[in-house]
Amino acid sequence: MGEAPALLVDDLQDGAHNGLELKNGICKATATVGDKTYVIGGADDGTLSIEVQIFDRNLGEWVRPTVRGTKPVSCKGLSAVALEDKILILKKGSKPDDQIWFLEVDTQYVRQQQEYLGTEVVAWSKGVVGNAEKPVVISGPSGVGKGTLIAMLMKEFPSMFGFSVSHTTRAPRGMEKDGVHYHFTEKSIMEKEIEEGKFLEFASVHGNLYGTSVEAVELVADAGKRCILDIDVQGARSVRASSLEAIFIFVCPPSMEELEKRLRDRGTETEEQILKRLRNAEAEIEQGKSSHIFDFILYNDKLVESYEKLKKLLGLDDFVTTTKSGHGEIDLPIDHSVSKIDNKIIINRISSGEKESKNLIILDVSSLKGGAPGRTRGLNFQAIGSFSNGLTEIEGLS
Ligand SMILES: Nc1nc2c(ncn2[C@@H]2O[C@H](COP(=O)(O)OP(=O)(O)O)[C@@H](O)[C@H]2O)c(=O)[nH]1
Ligand SMILES: Nc1ncnc2c1ncn2[C@@H]1O[C@H](COP(=O)(O)OP(=O)(O)O)[C@@H](O)[C@H]1O
Repeated sequence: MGEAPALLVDDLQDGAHNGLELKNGICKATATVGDKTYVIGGADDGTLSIEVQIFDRNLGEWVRPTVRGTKPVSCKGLSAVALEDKILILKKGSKPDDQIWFLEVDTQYVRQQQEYLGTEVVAWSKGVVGNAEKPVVISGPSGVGKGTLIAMLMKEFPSMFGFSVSHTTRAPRGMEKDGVHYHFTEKSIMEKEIEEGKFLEFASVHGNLYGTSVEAVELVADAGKRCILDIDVQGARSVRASSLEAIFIFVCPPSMEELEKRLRDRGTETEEQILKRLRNAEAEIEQGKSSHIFDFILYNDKLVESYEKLKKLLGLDDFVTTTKSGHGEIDLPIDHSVSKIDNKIIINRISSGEKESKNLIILDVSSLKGGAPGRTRGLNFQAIGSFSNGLTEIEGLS
C-alpha cells in the first residue's frame, strides 16, 4: 500500500471525483477513470513537476504508478477532465504552449508498458493545438543516400522540416558535430536512459546502439516543424508499432554494385566496416521491400530525379512558399469551470472583468492523434467572446 497524499480518501468517497483541490499550497486535481481515481498535483512554485497517485477503489489502496513521458512542471492550479483512456489536464497560469496536457491511463502504450514492467503505469504527453504534418521516417541501407536526400529537403524547406537527432554509441565521423548529426554517447549511459524510458525506439545497427529519444522528436514538434527520422528497419518497425503516426519511406539502391561504390567513394568507413554494412544491406533491403512497414519504396538512382520523387511523396512537388499560419494560442483563464459534452470540453471564464476577453473556450478532442510518450496532436478550439456592443465573436482555430 502506498503513502496517502494530502487528499483524503473520504474526499474521494464523498464523490469529489473530478475537480480541483487546493491544500497547503499544493494544487491537486482528481479524475476518475473506471475503478481508479487519479490524484494529480504538485507544489505551486512552478519548479516541481506534477506528480500522480492512484486510489484503487476496488482494493481500497493508494498506488504510486511508474510514470512515463516528460512530466509537466507545476503551476498555479489544475483542472482535470476524464476522457475514455486518458485525462485532460488544464494547467492554470502556464505559458500558452504548456497549458494542455494528457495523462494516459489506459491507452495502448500504457497497457504495453504495464505488461512489460508488471506495475501500474501512467504516461504524460503534451497537447499540441492543430494538425502538424505527420513525421517522416526514412530508412534504407548504409550508403544508399538517405542523408543526402534529407539534407536537400532541409536545405530547400528549412522552416518546414526538423531533423530528429538520434543518439548513437558509434564514434563521430570527421565532419559530424555532436548534437547536430547525432548525440554521441556511451553504451552504459544510453542503456540506462533506455531503461528509464527516454527512447521512443532503439536498435543495434552494424555493431553500435542507435536510438530516437522522445525529446528529439518533441523538440521538432515544439518548433512547429515536421519531423524527419533517419532510422534503420528495426527502428522503423518499432515506430510503426508506437503511437507516433508517420509516413514510412524505404530508400533502395539501383544495384548492390552501385551501393558498394557509393559507400567506398564516401570514404568514411574502414574496409571492415564497409563489408559489414554491405552484408547487412541485403537483409535490410529484403525486409524493407517485404515487411509492410513502409508506405513507399524510393529507388535512389539519379539523385535529382529521386529528390523530385521524394518531394512528390511528401506533397511538395508544386509547393509554393507561403507564410506559416500561426499555431493559435489559447488564452486559458485562471478562474474557470470545466465541463464535458460528448467530445467537446467547455471552459467557462468565471467572473470576467475584462470586456473584450473570450468568455468561453470550446476544446474539441474528437480527433486526437499521437500520444504518450511524445505529443498529442489534433486538438482544435474555438474561443467565443461577448462584447459590450452586444456582438458575439467566434474565433475558430486549429
Ligand atoms: N533504429 C535506429 N536507427 C538509426 C538511428 N539513427 C540512425 N540509425 C540508422 O543507423 C544506421 C547507420 O547510421 P550511420 O552510422 O549514420 O551510417 P550511414 O547510414 O552509413 O550514414 C542507418 O541505417 C541509420 O538509418 C536511430 O535513432 N534509431
Ligand atoms: N543518387 C545518387 N547517385 C550517386 N551518388 C549518390 C546518390 N545519392 C547519394 N550519393 C552519394 O552516396 C554516398 C552515400 O550517401 P549518404 O547520403 O551518406 O548515404 P546514407 O545516409 O544512406 O548512408 C555519398 O557520398 C553521397 O554523395
